Amino acid sequence: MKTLTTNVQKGLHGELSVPGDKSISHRSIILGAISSGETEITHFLPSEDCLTTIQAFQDMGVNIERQDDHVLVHGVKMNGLSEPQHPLNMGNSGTTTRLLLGLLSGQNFTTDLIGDQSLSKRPMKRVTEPLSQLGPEFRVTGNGTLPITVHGDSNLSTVNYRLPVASAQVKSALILAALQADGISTIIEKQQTRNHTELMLKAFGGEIEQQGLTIKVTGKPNLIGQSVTVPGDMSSAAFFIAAATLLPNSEIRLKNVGLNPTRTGFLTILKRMGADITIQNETNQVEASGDLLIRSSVLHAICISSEDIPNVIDELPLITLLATQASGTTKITGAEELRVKETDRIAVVTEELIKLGADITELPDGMIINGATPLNPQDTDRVDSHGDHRIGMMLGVAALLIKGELKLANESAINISYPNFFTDLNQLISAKGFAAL
Ligand SMILES: O=C(O)C1=C[C@@H](OP(=O)(O)O)[C@@H](O)[C@H](O)C1
Ligand SMILES: C=C(OP(=O)(O)O)C(=O)O
Repeated sequence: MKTLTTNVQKGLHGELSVPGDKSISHRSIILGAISSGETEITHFLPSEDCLTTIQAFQDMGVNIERQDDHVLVHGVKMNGLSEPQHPLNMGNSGTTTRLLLGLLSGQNFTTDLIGDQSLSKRPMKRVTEPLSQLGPEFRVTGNGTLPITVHGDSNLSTVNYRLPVASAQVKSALILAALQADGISTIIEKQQTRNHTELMLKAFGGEIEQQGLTIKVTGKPNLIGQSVTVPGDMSSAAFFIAAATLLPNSEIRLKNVGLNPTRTGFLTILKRMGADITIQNETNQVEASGDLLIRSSVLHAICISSEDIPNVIDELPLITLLATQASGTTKITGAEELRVKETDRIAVVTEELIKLGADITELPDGMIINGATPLNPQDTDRVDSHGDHRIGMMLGVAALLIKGELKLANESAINISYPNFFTDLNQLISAKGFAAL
């Protein structure tokens, strides 16, 4: 149980570099492992989910050295992975599981994948069904969830598949399988989702083309290890962007945050709500990045619908909190995917913010939020992450606004994506005066 910092009146100040992007960190290990030569990764995210990916590849015989956020992967090429001696433990990581299901589809061995309680409830048929079309066989439990056994097929056929769900994980699983087939595969997205796999694959020498929602991948490329610098994670930066926006007298700068256009929906939505965010020092290597300057502002309600969702999928719990502080009625729809994340994020966000006095009604695919409501504990001084890192950190931001005491149960969930979250937050709380900008 963690006692949260509450009643912050002087706002947030100073500057901070947020940890590396989780999606890009996972992919740097995967592509590094299946390339020839060495891949050197700088500003890797050393959180539980990304360490799960490292461990899985070490269990398949890949030599990976790590010192804090610096990682060296000694690539073994596509055919150099070896059969693990025990089930691969996916922990809490949906990304590791789904991307590995794609990669293991073309391997000449059998692998068992297991995961924690939360991950073992999440849907995996969305990847095993399309992947089966290429040739591998999957033994999946009745509900289409982990544990799963993959009988890889080293002779994969190409695939032509239209995704029924907007998911970068499903898309990436298919790309990783298609890389092992002879010929060109076509994958058509339902909506544009984060394209980190495509960008990194190109940088490693792969042949992949995107036109609109259609992606064409050429199999059997000669991938060569690269130096990867991981930009700061927009989904982690989002917590400080929200806190600085909500707390009067704040002015912070977040340095080197990833600005890939498939990940900046949170900035767009916040600006639509009236937030004061300026981008500075933008650069574009493989991935775009830049600094963000955020000042407090007064927010108003907006409507968020299905076309907005893929680009802000992980920030929606936080957007719900922001909406409780915005004047008017915010409606979020088309977000049914939130129900199959680490928790049912529609139900859990509603339950926890109502404990603080928010006015939120659940919809099957979203929420209606009436604002602005002062947040204060109603009948309990305890909120709960329910084991979901993003819920835990969102509640850490909510606490800054309340008077009185608030405790967070299951706070260790934040280690999944941001082990130093509370240390970094406290740094911005205790920084004196305005940032030297
Ligand atoms: O590909 C990725 O790295 C991710 C894709 C998203 O999941 P879906 O593909 O299930 O939408 C996102 O929620 C997750 O945090 C990371
Ligand atoms: C949904 C998330 O991750 P994953 O699917 O990798 O568990 C997340 O980080 O919010």
